[in-house]
Amino acid sequence: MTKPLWIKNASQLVTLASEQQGPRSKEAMSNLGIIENGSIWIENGLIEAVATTEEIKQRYENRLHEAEIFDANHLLVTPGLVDPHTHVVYGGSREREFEMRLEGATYMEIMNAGGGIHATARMTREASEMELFEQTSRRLNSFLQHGVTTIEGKSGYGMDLETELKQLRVMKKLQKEHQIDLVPTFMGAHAVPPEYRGKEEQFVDLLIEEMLPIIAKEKLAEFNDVFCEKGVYTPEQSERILEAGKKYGLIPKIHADEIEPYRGAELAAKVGAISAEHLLKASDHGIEMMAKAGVIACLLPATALYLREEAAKGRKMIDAGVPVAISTDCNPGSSPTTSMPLVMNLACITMRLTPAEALTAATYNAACAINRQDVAGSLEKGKQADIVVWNVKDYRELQYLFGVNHVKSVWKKGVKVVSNE
Ligand SMILES: N=CN[C@@H](CCC(=O)O)C(=O)O
Ligand SMILES: [Zn+2]
Repeated sequence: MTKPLWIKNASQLVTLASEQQGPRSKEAMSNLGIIENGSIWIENGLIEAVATTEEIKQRYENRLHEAEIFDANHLLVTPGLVDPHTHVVYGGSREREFEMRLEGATYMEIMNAGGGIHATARMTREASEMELFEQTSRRLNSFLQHGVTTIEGKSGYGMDLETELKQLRVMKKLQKEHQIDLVPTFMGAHAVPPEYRGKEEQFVDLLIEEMLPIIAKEKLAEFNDVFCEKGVYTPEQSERILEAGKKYGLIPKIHADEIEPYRGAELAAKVGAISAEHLLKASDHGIEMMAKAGVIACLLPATALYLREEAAKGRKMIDAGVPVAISTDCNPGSSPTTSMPLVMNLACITMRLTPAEALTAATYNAACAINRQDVAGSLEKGKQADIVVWNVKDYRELQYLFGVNHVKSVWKKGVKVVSNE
């Protein structure tokens, strides 16, 4: 039994607690459940009570002497941030492509010429499991430094069985050995491997008949994702892959309508995807269908900025009743960042989310997008004590004072993992 932990004197304790279950949309995204001068009592890594400092003091009067006490000193306290979309396991880097894009090449031109995802696939195939483990581990440390305590990670830089398994096994090892919670997604359909150009259907067959059964048998993934995009996988091929994954218990996710409108949002609703990603070019009809089906829009404003594209219509989606989550999309090509605070800021500036909506999108709704809403995303009794103390007093300052890492301390399951004091 570890000592109880008491975090007291938060200027604002942003709990995001709510009676409502499931992803939040419309006005519900603005209810942060703030407790002024708040306090949290933690036992064995789990939240036991959330209330004002005075209430907790009275309730635990007889046990205060045995607790470890952290005085937040009138600073902001929030749940650990959740990043529901990353490609964090990869080899090599692509800084030359960054220059090429500044010189005028587009993301798809680079990819079709054998760069982009293909370049990272080559470097990931060459990297040993140990190298991938170490490189990814460093990135996960950086996520923690930015207040992120749970992330999703995708395979997809192999697109052959061996390398896809290597990426997923690295994630499995990291789940055991790294403090961050890492939720695995299989994304064998991230690009069409060069050897299958013009024979896409054969690759889809291989993915369905050979890769999915092994991944399911070894329990290496919870979600199944597809890059549904013109020149990559068609909506029909994407549907086949996602429906096949469902038979193995893998929940569908879709990279949809990123570069061109391609009925990706519509497909997400049709297959009952938990989330649809990017959506820069999603149609109004697709947005409407997502709202009806309750598909979470996982928006990636750092990627849009990095590719110098117009951001997704986040404001419009929330107003239309789509629950919105946000993410770094951490990857070596279109968004090499681990900063969710930056993403919250961009969500406000480029998609006109309010600071409260951006915080909901980076915590509770993000947890819903990876099925972790029962353990993460809000500060409520029984949930993991994943907590961030920030060097600001008001939650709006997180988005307002941009480009600065305001993290002071981070706890993961009640254990302090970052201390910038
Ligand atoms: N768009 C497809 N996949 C990734 C990018 C991967 C890469 O460029 O390496 C994304 O979500 O942005
Ligand atoms: Zn992605």
